[in-house]
This record gives sequence, structure tokens and C-alpha cells, in this order.
Amino acid sequence: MATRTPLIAGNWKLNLDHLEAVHQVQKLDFTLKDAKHDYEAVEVAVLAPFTDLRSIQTVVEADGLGIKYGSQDISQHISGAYTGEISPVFLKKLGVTYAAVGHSERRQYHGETDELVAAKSKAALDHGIVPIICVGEGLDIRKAGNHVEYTLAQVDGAFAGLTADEAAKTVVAYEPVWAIGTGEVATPADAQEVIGAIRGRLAELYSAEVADAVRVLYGGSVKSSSIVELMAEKDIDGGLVGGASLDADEFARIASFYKVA
Ligand SMILES: O=C(CO)COP(=O)(O)O
Repeated sequence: MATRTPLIAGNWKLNLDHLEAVHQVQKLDFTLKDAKHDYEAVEVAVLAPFTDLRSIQTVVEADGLGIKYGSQDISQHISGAYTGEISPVFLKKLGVTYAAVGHSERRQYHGETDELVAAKSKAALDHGIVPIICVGEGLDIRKAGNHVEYTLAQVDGAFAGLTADEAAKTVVAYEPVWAIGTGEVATPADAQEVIGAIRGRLAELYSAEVADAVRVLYGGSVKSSSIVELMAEKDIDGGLVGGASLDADEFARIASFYKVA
């Protein structure tokens, strides 16, 4: 069985300009160093607005920081007449490791479909960027009891067209929409139910090896007070943290979950 390195990723959403980003990354690094964070044991990443990435690259490279970084979206196009799009080639040149794909806010406000999510995931992988593929149901679907089925259909859509080798490199984030920014955390058992089902679906679509290799994160009001219990579940490999990632001290505490006995 593969050992999956946990990943704690902070999704800054539309917060922090490029100057604030530099400060935030330096503060996070300082706090994690102070806590003797082991980056080999738990990966830490920030997903920043596009306009921050060049500045983040500079601090990370100049100071040799262990923090990784990524974008919150990526284009499925490489170049051409696509006004406003950001190419995977450009992102790769900025040293990004990750790109979030299909976040519920992009699905909701920008009409992103499963087909687009699949195309963006493929484009990222083609350029050596790991897509963090976001899936998860809204409250009405959860109340109707169709959350597993709904989320697995999003997984089917996102992975359509990815080979087994490509699929094995991805990260999936299960983010129930009703738990995002609401303070409402899914219970560890709720999260495990869906995340276990996602891993099961990857085994069906590909193989047990692929299912074993993919890291599946939970996202939705993650805090230092909830991460330890979430991480105790067998299929949860980390967190995609929104609001709490804007507070460097709190985010560092979340990344330090493994130190809590
Ligand atoms: O959407 C999220 C991360 O991508 C979760 O946001 P919150 O942690 O603010 O609920």
C-alpha cells in the first residue's frame, strides 16, 4: 500500500494582493520553522490569486522555502485568442506545483462544467502541474441523501479522458458546498463516507494502485480544532482550507495536526 504524504493546502480565494502575499508566505514559513515543521511529513501549499504567483515564486526560491504554491484555476488552452485566460505553460514557468480545478465557486459563479473540469485537469497534467480536482454536493442534495451519488458523478466527469498514470498524479478535494465558509464542518464520519466512496470509484475506474496513490482532501470550514479528528479517518489525506488559511498562525497550527498526540 502506498503511503500518501498528507497535504494541507490553503485556498486564499480572492484575498491578499501580491505585497500581502509575500508577507503571508514569509510569516507562514517563519511560524512553521519555529514549530520545526517537517515538510517531508506534511506538505504545505498556498493557492493564490494569479497576480501573486510571481512574487511568491521570488520569496520561495530566494529563501529556499519548503512551502509549495499553486493557482486557483488554470486554462484548458495553451495559447491563442482566449482573452483573460492563463495558460498552464505560464503557470509552470512561475514554478507552481498545484492548480485548483472546478472549485464549487467556479462551478457556481462561472458555469464550470464537468467537461471543462476534465479539460483543465488534463491541461494541467500535460504541463507537469498537479490538479486539485474539487467536488462536492450542495445542501439540497445532502438533505435528499444523494450526496455520494452526486459527488461520484462529478468524479466520473473530471476523470473522463485521464489515463491511469495521469489519474494517479492528481489530488481530489471533497468540499461539501454547505460546509464552505459557513462554520459548518462535515463530521469526520460524513467526510470519510464520501471520501472513501471517491477512492472506491477511482479503484473501479482505474485500479486499486491508482486509488491508493491519489490523495483525497477534505475542505469546508477546516480549523485547527477540527483537523486532527478529520485526519484520523483512514481515507482523508489532508485539508483544503479557505478562511483559516488567511491567518498564518492558525494555518500553521492546522499543518501541525500530526504533532497532536
Ligand atoms: O472552499 C474552501 C477551500 O477551497 C473552504 O473554505 P472555508 O475553509 O472558508 O470553508
